[in-house]
Amino acid sequence: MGDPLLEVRNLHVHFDTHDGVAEVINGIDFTLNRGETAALVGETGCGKSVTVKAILGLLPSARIPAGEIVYKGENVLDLSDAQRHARRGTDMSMIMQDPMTSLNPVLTVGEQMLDVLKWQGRSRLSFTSWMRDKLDRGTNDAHRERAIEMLGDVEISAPERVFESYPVELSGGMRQRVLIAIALLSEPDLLVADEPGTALDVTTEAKVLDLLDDLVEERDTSVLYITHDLGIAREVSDYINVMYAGEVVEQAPTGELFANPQHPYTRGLLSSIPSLSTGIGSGIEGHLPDYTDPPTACRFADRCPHAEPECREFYPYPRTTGTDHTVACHLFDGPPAHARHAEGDAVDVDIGEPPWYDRADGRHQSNAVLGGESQS
Ligand SMILES: Nc1ncnc2c1ncn2[C@@H]1O[C@H](COP(=O)(O)OP(=O)(O)OP(=O)(O)O)[C@@H](O)[C@H]1O
Ligand code: NI
Repeated sequence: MGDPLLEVRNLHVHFDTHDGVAEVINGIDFTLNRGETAALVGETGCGKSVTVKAILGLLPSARIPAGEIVYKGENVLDLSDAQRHARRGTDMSMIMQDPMTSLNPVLTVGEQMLDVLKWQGRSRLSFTSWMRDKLDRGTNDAHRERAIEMLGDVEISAPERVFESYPVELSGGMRQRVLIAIALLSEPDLLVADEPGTALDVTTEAKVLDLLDDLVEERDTSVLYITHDLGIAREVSDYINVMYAGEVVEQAPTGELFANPQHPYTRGLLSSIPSLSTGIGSGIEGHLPDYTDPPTACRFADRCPHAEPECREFYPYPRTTGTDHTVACHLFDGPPAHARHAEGDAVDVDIGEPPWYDRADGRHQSNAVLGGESQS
């Protein structure tokens, strides 16, 4: 067991929409240990960004009817906006999906970096401290030096020039490096990276991800990594949480998840990674349910090749199937992973064994043979 930095417990997030209440996040649980990288993986619209925005306190229009977000032992949902804002500046940083919208186009890279250094950790603007900073050349020079050093750390070859540049003057890869530099400037304990490579071409993406990996390793930063790509999650993370339609359907350490994928959705995601599949059965048919009228039992049942009538009737509470491995599917037996499901409201149903079950060693065939599944 690691040392938890962030624990999300039974989190629910709802939005009021003109079609009714959208129950987007439906009771998710996961833990990020200090010094580790945990991934949230799932297809577009499954609620990854909503989850991280809830953690960072960036969801003014949402309702959080239940749940806890425990950061360093304290439920941040109990804090005031000002307190959360203060923590966001120092403790938590974020790298967004699209570097163009998260950089301010009218400020130079340097101005944006100096802003971070000046205002980190300050919840409210104080005119006297602002004046003091303006007048304090020593501080400004030190901040400038620190910012340029950080640009060097993200392997930007002409840091002084980039410091003076506007975002529009930089390539996509450079902008993403600048964002990483800005995110790491405040030396956060938690870095949230929401698909940091998506806007880039594959080669640049790989370089940026490698760089990020090295930087957080050196600094012992804990990372919550958001991606739709299980292959990327495998490269960057120690622990993977697979999300489907606002629920965590499977979670395990990365090695275990790939050695022993259990949830039909996880297996579907795996089979859509070209390098890991035999080419048969790529991807998963169908689409996400409507969040204003979601299935009450298994949210994946309509797309699941193994669904039985019981799956549409009884909620598949997450169960523990191995060391640190949980899966929310009736194909598997195991004690409820969360105490709230142990009380008796969780119905155990028997829909048989997973069709890919390998009796010989009591485990499940690895993803290497996933493609064969759709043939048999
Ligand atoms: N402010 C909001 N009001 C209403 N619905 C919202 C709001 N924000 C997000 N949603 C809905 O929540 C669902 C999950 O969105 P989210 O952005 O978390 O998906 P995601 O998993 O991050 O997808 P992507 O990979 O495309 O970024 C979507 O159906 C989205 O429309
Ligand atoms: Ni997103």
